[in-house]
Amino acid sequence: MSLLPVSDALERLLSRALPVDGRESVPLAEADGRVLATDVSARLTQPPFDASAMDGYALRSADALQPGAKLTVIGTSSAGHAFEGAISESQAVRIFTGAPVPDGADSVLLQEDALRVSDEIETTYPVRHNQHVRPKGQDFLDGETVLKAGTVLDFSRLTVAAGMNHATLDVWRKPLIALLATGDELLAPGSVPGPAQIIASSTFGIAALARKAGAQVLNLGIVPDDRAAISAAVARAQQAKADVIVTLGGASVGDHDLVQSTLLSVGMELDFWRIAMRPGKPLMVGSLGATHVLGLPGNPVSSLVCGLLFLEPLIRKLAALPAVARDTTAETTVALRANDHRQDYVRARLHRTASGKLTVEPFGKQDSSMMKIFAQSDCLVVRPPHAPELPVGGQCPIIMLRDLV
Ligand SMILES: Nc1nc2c(c(=O)[nH]1)N[C@H]1C(S)=C(S)[C@@H](COP(=O)(O)OP(=O)(O)OC[C@H]3O[C@@H](n4cnc5c(N)ncnc54)[C@H](O)[C@@H]3O)O[C@H]1N2
Ligand code: MOO
Repeated sequence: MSLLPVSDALERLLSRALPVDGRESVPLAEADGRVLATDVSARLTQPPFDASAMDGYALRSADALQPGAKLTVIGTSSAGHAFEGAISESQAVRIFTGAPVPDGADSVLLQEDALRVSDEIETTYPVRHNQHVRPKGQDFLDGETVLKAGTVLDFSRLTVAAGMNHATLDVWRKPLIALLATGDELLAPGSVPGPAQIIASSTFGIAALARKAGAQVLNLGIVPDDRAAISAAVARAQQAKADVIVTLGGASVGDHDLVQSTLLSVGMELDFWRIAMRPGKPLMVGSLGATHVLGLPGNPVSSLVCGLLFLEPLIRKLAALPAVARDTTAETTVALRANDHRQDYVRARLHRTASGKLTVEPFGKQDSSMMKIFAQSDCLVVRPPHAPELPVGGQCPIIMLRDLV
């Protein structure tokens, strides 16, 4: 049986995936992580007036080029409350950060550089023209395009969007991922399992991964190993206009592995099945009309590894988000044996030494049903097909599962 190399499989999957069409307007508070569908221009000029950058005194620099100048304080300008008049020769206005600089003034003297007695100040430091003044429009001008379509919104971009006076933003809609777990043995968490039953777990990991990747998730629940039930769930996914149908389990060759044959019977076009990887060999990819179909293997670690390697990049491409770079290298603390023809993703712990070096320690047992070890892992060590033995201290490629704390 020939197995497709991982890189070919990913390329084939992504080559057919186009960013979803369809945009929506979302309030700023819900826009973090979303992708702008349009350019965003300023609806006002910022700052809207020449503003003070410091607490101090607004004055004419010509009056105070040298220390020792004496000026009369004729009023106050604070943020939100402008001084209405204008200042003339030898006059100053008490001013606070963010307040409009009064007409006639061109500079601000720090209050630390003034001696004040009653309504008089004496300067103790030379004043330069325009010092501590933020000119009107220094940040952006009314009508200026600040954020381009395709920008991924985050904390700094949301801030400038709000500053430009946008309460909502037009973003691309999230791809919709319909998720269904198959298997007569499966029960929802919190149930009391019978003698041959287990808890359906990977749904929760895949849903979390999909949401984090930028998708909206429609959970179709647990479906028995029954063609009619699987077809009905697939029909629900199609009615909901899912961009991707993700199945969990039933992907292999057993008598109860009905996912592929059922999908074929309702019109799925099979792109490929079975990948040269461990875990995750039975991964299946196809399309049902415009809907992508991803059949993930049932073993929880296999589902999650395939989710990370295939579903996340697919979602990000559909969502017009850039790919996540999770790969780096680390030094192995254990000799790694020579690999066979399947690319291996070895669950491992990662350490950072005092000198900042990353070292990796694979778990001894790697069965793809073992959720506990996967939860304790920080990374996957990638062992390419036919990789030779790697001695202790050798550098190996790794995929980070989460940030190292
Ligand atoms: N004769 C062969 N048998 C198997 C092969 C093969 O090539 N030839 N491949 C093996 C590999 S590798 C994998 S991986 C599994 C995957 O098979 P399926 O996708 O058909 O998965 P199931 O049989 O449905 O389930 C496998 C295992 O995982 C449990 N499971 C299923 N769904 C869930 C879920 N949502 N949450 C938690 N656990 C789940 C299920 O109870 C089984 O224990 O096939 C090998 N067999
Ligand atoms: O490929 Mo399976 O996922 O080895 O257990």
